[in-house]
Amino acid sequence: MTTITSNLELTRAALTDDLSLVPETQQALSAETFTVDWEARLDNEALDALTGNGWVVLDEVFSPEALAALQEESGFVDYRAAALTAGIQIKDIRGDRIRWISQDFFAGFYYLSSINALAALLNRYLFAGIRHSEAHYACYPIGFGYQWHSDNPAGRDERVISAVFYLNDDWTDADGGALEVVDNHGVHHEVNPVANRLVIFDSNLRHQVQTAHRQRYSIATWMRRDGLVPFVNDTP
Ligand SMILES: O=C(O)CCC(=O)C(=O)O
Ligand SMILES: [Fe+2]
Repeated sequence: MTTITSNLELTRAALTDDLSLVPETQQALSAETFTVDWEARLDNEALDALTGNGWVVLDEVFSPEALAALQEESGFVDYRAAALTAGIQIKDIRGDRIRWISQDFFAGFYYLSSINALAALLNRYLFAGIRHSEAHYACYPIGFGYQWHSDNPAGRDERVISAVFYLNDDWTDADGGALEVVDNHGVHHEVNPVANRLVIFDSNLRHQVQTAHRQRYSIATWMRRDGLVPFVNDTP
């Protein structure tokens, strides 16, 4: 069992240079913890789904340690503990929260590095032209979703590929909050936001998040063709 530390403690730790304040579970993290054999995961079938249908779902993406660290950092674990111990209304604990991932994050930053390795592969395989990735932790409170949209506002095309990583243990249909995607052929799909699942899709596809009946945690990620800093290293 991975030791769970409080999210607040972790956030404070992320802002300090004093390693003694950084929880040991986070100190032990390294980029290696987040290594994914993207080449194996993006086999021909997955690539065909992405290019043909416009989207693909990958399950059991990261190691259990990496997943736990991301859950910890997102506050998912915190929320569970708070709901169990204090019996406080969940919506009173957190509102709609978004936190952009920067170098100040431990797990999130390694996650983004791994996503950049995926982006480099998409550049090689699909000439995707990705130069930069961005991601934020997101938390949908009970009763909230996200209406139909594409990730590129009208007239824009900087976002090439969207990828949403989910952090929710034990999510069931009754919890709502499915991601609904309309694929390249006009077919609707519903995907539950279950832990360790990564949904990768063309940023121009229309999608929505159905109303969540349970607090819903994710990392919304975009691979972009612009970027002041070419973040993606294209050399294999
Ligand atoms: O969390 C999801 O399933 C999708 C989120 C989304 O569409 C977005 O943030 O643009
Ligand atoms: Fe979206």
